Formats: sequence, structure tokens, C-alpha cells
Amino acid sequence: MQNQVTIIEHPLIQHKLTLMRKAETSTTKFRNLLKEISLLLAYEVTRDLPLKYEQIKTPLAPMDAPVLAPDKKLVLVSIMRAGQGILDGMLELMPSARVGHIGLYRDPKTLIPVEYYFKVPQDVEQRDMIVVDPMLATGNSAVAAVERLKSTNPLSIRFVCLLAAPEGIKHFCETHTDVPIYAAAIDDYLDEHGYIIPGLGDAGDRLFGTK
Ligand SMILES: O=P(O)(O)OC[C@H]1O[C@H](OP(=O)(O)OP(=O)(O)O)[C@H](O)[C@@H]1O
Ligand SMILES: O=c1cc[nH]c(=O)[nH]1
Ligand SMILES: [Mg+2]
Repeated sequence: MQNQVTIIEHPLIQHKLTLMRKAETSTTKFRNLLKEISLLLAYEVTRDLPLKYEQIKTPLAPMDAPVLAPDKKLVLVSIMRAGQGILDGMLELMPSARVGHIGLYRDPKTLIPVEYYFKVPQDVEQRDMIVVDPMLATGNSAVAAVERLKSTNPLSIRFVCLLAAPEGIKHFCETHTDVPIYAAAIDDYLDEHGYIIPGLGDAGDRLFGTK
């Protein structure tokens, strides 16, 4: 199967993304903006969730009303640290989703991801998985995370990011052909340190104020 790459070009997302990119945007604003964008990304990435109909009574009349099909259970997985910023927004919209975490950091010299944490819910095999990380740069982190997550056998996997580099998309799509990507924008290229240009800097540092 060929990957689908969906760019979510909603004007609200694009406007908020521009605010996030600005060097002068504070940590507080950056965090709030990422949360707000994540609500909008969640709306798009869950667009095809199936519905079933159940009998309810409104104050005025009975009706067959749509509800999410109960067998379509979700697990959201954050690639820490920066994935936490998207997770917070998505959980607001999908409060009953289960949550997994994978801790990865990129070695700054080799750009190889190093895993330091892994935990997913026990019933992950009965769930569709949405993996979140704001940045897809070389793609090494997302590729490694999805490889590790595939070994837990979820029903399906989608990958959601804010910004992607063309290099990262290529690497990811060549490795995980069956995992669709959702992004708010594809930027121009990677610099010699593996940063996305023009990008927004180091998402984790900007989110948590660590630099
Ligand atoms: O596509 P790649 O080249 O692998 O780069 C992307 C990764 O880099 C960032 O994490 P980082 O390693 O900075 O860790 P952090 O979230 O703890 O800051 C980002 O959140 C991704 O996980
Ligand atoms: O531009 C980049 C690349 C990797 N990780 C980030 O946080 N930003
Ligand atoms: Mg970082």
C-alpha cells in the first residue's frame, strides 16, 4: 500500500502555525498554540471514524442518533518529549482514548534516535493508533517509533505531525508504506544539524522552555 500524505491547510491551522514559528513567541504562547492546532489536527485525522446509530430521546422526540462505533477504540501515542504538546490537545477532544508513550531523543551528532521509555496499554491490539510528534525532520525518530509500535500489533497506525521536511517524508514513506502521514506543512529542507528550515526551531525546547 502507498502512503497517503495529507497536508491540513485549514486557515486557522496555518495562522496559528505562523505564530508558533516566530522566534519571539513565548513558551506559554507556543504551548497554547500547539494545543489549539492539535484540536484541529485531531478533527481531520479522525474524519473517517465509523458511526453507529442508537435510539435516544431528546426532550421533544425519539430519534436514531449517531455515536462512535464502540469497537473503534483509539490509542494515542506521544513521542516524547515534544509529542506531549499534541497529545494534550488531542486528549481534550478524545478524553476516553488510551495513551501510550515512547521516549526518544535524537543524538545531536549522529541524528540517531535513542529510546529511553516505552509504555503502551495492554489492549493495544484492539485499538487504532495515532502517533503524534510535532517534527518529522530526518524521519529517524518517527521511523524508529513506528517500528517499535508495530511490534505491539495495533489494528492500524496513523502518524500526525505539525511540520515535516521532504527528507523525512521520503524516509518514512519508504520504510512504513502502510502508515498515512498528516501534517500541517511541509517545509523546504534540513540544515547541516538536521533542523527543519524554515521550521520553528527545537519543538521540545520551545514547548518546555529548556533553552
Ligand atoms: O526526524 P528526526 O530527525 O528524528 O527529528 C525529529 C525528532 O526531533 C525532536 O525530538 P528531540 O530529539 O529534539 O527530543 P525532545 O522532544 O525531547 O526535544 C522531535 O520532537 C522529533 O522527535
Ligand atoms: O527542526 C527540528 C528538527 C528536529 N527536531 C526539532 O524539534 N526541530
Ligand atoms: Mg528536542
